[in-house]
Amino acid sequence: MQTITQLEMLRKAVAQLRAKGGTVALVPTMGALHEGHLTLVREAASRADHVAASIFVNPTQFGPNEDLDAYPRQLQEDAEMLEQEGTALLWAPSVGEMYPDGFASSISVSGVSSGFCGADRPGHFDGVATVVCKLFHQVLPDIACFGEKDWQQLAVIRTMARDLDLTRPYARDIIGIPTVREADGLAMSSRNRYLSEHDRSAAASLPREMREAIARIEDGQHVGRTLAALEDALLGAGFSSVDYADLADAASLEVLSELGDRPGRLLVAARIGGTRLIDNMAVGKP
Ligand SMILES: Nc1ncnc2c1ncn2[C@@H]1O[C@H](COP(=O)(O)OP(=O)(O)OP(=O)(O)O)[C@@H](O)[C@H]1O
Ligand SMILES: CC(C)(CO)[C@@H](O)C(=O)[O-]
Ligand code: BAL
Repeated sequence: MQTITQLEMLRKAVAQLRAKGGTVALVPTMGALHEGHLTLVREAASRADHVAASIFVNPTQFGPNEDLDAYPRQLQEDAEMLEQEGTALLWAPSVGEMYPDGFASSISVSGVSSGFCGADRPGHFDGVATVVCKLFHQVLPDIACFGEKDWQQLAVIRTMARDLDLTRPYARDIIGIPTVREADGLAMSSRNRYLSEHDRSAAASLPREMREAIARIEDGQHVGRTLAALEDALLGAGFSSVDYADLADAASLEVLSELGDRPGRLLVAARIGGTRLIDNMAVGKP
């Protein structure tokens, strides 16, 4: 596997990969890899001939009081894991390589970006959309794989790719991969490592209470009261605050006050011991 840090070298490596023939899948990440990321890599490998991964802790998607500096960075260890998975190429640019002096552009996707994490983290999805668009142009993949753990991010990227005609000739398929979970149900996330032992154990109440709420909603119980009970249960289990706990249309992300005929999604962001965790699950028809 080649680890590449400069755009000029990347262009050569992409051309070499293309010369071999076959398709290329891109797996964008911020590193600190775990089994969730490796599942994306394996799914990418099952759908394309070559896998290119990227590791870039993107400063423009972090707010001023967020964890950009604390975000775990372990390039060497990550590169070894990717190599073992048979990844062809690792793109790991510096901030200066991605955003040279004078960089002045931004992509903003309205609608799906506005609620949930977009409301709590102003500018976050502009940062995500802009860097993902750049990654698509840099690597020119046939497909790109993203985790359903970041459900709203997936919706933002799909919307951008459709609106900006990124779906052809490259990144023609944006593939969503189901959330990989720990044995107790907690969604794997690089940020889980911030949790103390006590908070890590309490965090398992998030998926458990979400499943409970979904069973009630599917059983026809009142959505607003069920979500209020979910918030209370999380606060009782040790979470310090709940940023949002909403039922939404799975595709448009429009908030729903009752479950209709179309697939729904329960989306939650909650804080425990200073760490913000997100999760989402299907509600109603798949
Ligand atoms: N548990 C998971 N299951 C499936 N995909 C995942 C999981 N965790 C992350 N991903 C996906 O991996 C890609 C890279 O995500 P990222 O590097 O931000 O990891 P993360 O664990 O989500 O980190 P963070 O804690 O910052 O949210 C994204 O497409 C993300 O949705
Ligand atoms: C898609 C992404 C790599 C863009 O920086 C990031 O938001 C992530 O890791 O989910
Ligand atoms: N996985 C989402 C990236 C972020 O929280 O910034």
